[in-house]
Amino acid sequence: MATASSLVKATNTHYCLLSSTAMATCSSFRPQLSHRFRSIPTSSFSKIQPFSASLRAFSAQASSSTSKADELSIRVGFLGIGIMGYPMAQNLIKAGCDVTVWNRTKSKCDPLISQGAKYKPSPEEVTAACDVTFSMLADPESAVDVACGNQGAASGIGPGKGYVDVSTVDAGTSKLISGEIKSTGASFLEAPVSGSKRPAEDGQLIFLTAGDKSLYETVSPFLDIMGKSRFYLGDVGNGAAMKLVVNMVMGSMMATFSEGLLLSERVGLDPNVLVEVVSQGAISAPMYSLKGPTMIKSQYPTAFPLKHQQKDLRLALGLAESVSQPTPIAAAANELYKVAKSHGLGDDDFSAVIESLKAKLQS
Ligand SMILES: NC(=O)C1=CN([C@@H]2O[C@H](COP(=O)(O)OP(=O)(O)OC[C@H]3O[C@@H](n4cnc5c(N)ncnc54)[C@H](OP(=O)(O)O)[C@@H]3O)[C@@H](O)[C@H]2O)C=CC1
Ligand SMILES: O=CCCC(=O)O
Repeated sequence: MATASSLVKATNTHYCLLSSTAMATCSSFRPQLSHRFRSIPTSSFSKIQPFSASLRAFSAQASSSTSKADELSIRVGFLGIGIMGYPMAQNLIKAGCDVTVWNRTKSKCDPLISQGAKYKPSPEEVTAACDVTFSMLADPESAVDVACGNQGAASGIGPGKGYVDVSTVDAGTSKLISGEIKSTGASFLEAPVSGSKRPAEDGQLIFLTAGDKSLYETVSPFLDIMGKSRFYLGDVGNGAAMKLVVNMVMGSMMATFSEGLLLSERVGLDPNVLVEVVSQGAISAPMYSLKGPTMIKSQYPTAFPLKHQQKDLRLALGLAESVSQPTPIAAAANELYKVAKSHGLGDDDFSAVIESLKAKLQS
């Protein structure tokens, strides 16, 4: 496992998480993107590639040096303009990228079109018109449909192009999509994100990537516009698995935090004080400080829809099952999210899971 001591500063703004053999060479790594997709020079990366086999993981901090509009003449597609897709595509547009958007519900594209985005009426036409296409879809079913279905992304893509799926799906789904995309001669990268609506708006997402390394290198400047860091984790499936593990932990944390808020209130404590106490101690987490105050008021403004958190727990439990790893806490949490969903809270923020612990919902 890489440790903090292997975090080396490679340039003013880049950090590499490297094995000790790679550390010395990393200092000359500086990704640049100054040509269109088909003619991207790989020489910029030659210093780091010989060491790729010895990397346990590679991460880098976002760099503003690669976000100049004149360096970003690659035609970028974006499929799925929802809570996350909208701000991610918007940040690409703001950075001066040539962006073409598509969404099942076309009206969600309209504000982006007025900000300079182009529009195509199908995923197939987006991938045909663009060099690299990102997709941010709800779940495995929609991700497969948009990538592989009728007029899907795979129909318009081909050699020299790339497809980057940033949706949260399971490894099997990601491999299926990868297979369809790569059978056309195109490249594939999975790149699910950690971070919610606000980090997406602020360009502060964390990308968990896996798949074609050359595509990872090509799209890194775009990841750096949308995010604050990126991890390259190897084979397709590893990014999906990492994302599911992270969200499994998050879903369980939110469920137990909900129990704590309600218990504190039941025994006559002020839950606002609980939030303050938690924020100062070893279990402090931004999520508790951000969501606690609204949860106490029974308000759940949606950043991360509860239905997606339940989907992620379901997929994480499937992952655990596949390797016979016991996950009883996550399994219990999943039941709470299912209860909340069955009471019509699927489109509320996932913090609405607290409602499933209130007496009125349990009767
Ligand atoms: N919100 C968050 O905090 C985060 C979400 N994620 C993940 O990112 C993904 C997107 O999340 P988010 O933006 O919040 O979700 P939304 O529900 O806001 O957006 C979902 C997107 O998927 C599209 N979609 C759904 N079903 C279909 C379908 N059958 N065919 C075509 N398009 C479809 C929607 O289109 P339409 O507008 O027409 O419904 C919309 O563009 C999910 O996988 C989620 O787990 C990851 C990190 C954080
Ligand atoms: O998948 C959603 C993640 C939300 C977050 O990381 O805050």
